[in-house]
Amino acid sequence: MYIIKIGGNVLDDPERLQRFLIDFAALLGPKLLVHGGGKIASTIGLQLGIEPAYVEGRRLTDAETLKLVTMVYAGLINKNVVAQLQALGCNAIGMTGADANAIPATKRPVKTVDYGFAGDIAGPETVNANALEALLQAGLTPVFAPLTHDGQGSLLNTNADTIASVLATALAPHYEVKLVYCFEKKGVLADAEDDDAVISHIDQHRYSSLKAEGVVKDGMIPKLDNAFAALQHGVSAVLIGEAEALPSLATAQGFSGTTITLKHG
Ligand SMILES: Nc1ncnc2c1ncn2[C@@H]1O[C@H](COP(=O)(O)OP(=O)(O)O)[C@@H](O)[C@H]1O
Ligand SMILES: CC(=O)N[C@@H](CCC(=O)OP(=O)(O)O)C(=O)O
Repeated sequence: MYIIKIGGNVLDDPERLQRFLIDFAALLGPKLLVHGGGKIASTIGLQLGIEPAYVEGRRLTDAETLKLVTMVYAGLINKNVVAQLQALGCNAIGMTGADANAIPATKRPVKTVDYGFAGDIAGPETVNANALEALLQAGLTPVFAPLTHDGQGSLLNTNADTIASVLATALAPHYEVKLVYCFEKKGVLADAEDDDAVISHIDQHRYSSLKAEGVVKDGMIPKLDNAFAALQHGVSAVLIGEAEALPSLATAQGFSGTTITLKHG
């Protein structure tokens, strides 16, 4: 099965998003979509007088920001993506981690930084894989917003790349899972300024040097950490590429993005 993550810079572009959803709807077999939306949340937050705040690239989710991301991720983005998929003949069902107790989490403990209502997922074993399997077997396509819950009535904000990796790992004992991170660039780039400098293959060894050289930075670090975590826990394949490359992933032919493996070769 496919688990596809779509990033915020594509969600923010209605034409690119529509093209991506057409390709997603056309994928055969069981599939699941995880969306981000950090960029849209920040834009709408500013309109409402909520300044986005980050520490080392991670959003601080205070009580007002939690309300904002709940409205934007679980409401605006999730329901529009579901409606667009329905129009394309894909029977999508919108989900957060609270729905069907799909992804329980715990509020990140305060150490040096208080991230507020940020949810950490203990591990793939906490995911309600049986409920997801039931949805998939009923022919439904779950569409996940990047929210989890603490089991005590509070939603929590969780990075969408992490949700995709954890769901992929949780479903790996049930399906052969291919995890695909789609975003606005052609793949992991050797030069962030050169959109065509795609690194076709990254293993753990190469990743260490790319990080040390500063070639891989910012949001690409958690994305790759999540990619390797998935491979270490039974996910069959992880690919990173641009949203437009999605059709080539099904056939693995002419794929122009980055393939992630644990070891070389
Ligand atoms: N070597 C690299 N290749 C491609 N992108 C990189 C690289 N290093 C850092 N980045 C940054 O990582 C970002 C992707 O991470 P993120 O914003 O979290 O993605 P998403 O939109 O999927 O949530 C890119 O937009 C880019 O700015
Ligand atoms: C806790 C945390 O980092 N949550 C993320 C969830 C959204 C997200 O991951 O969106 P992209 O995939 O578009 O970046 C945030 O609020 O920014």
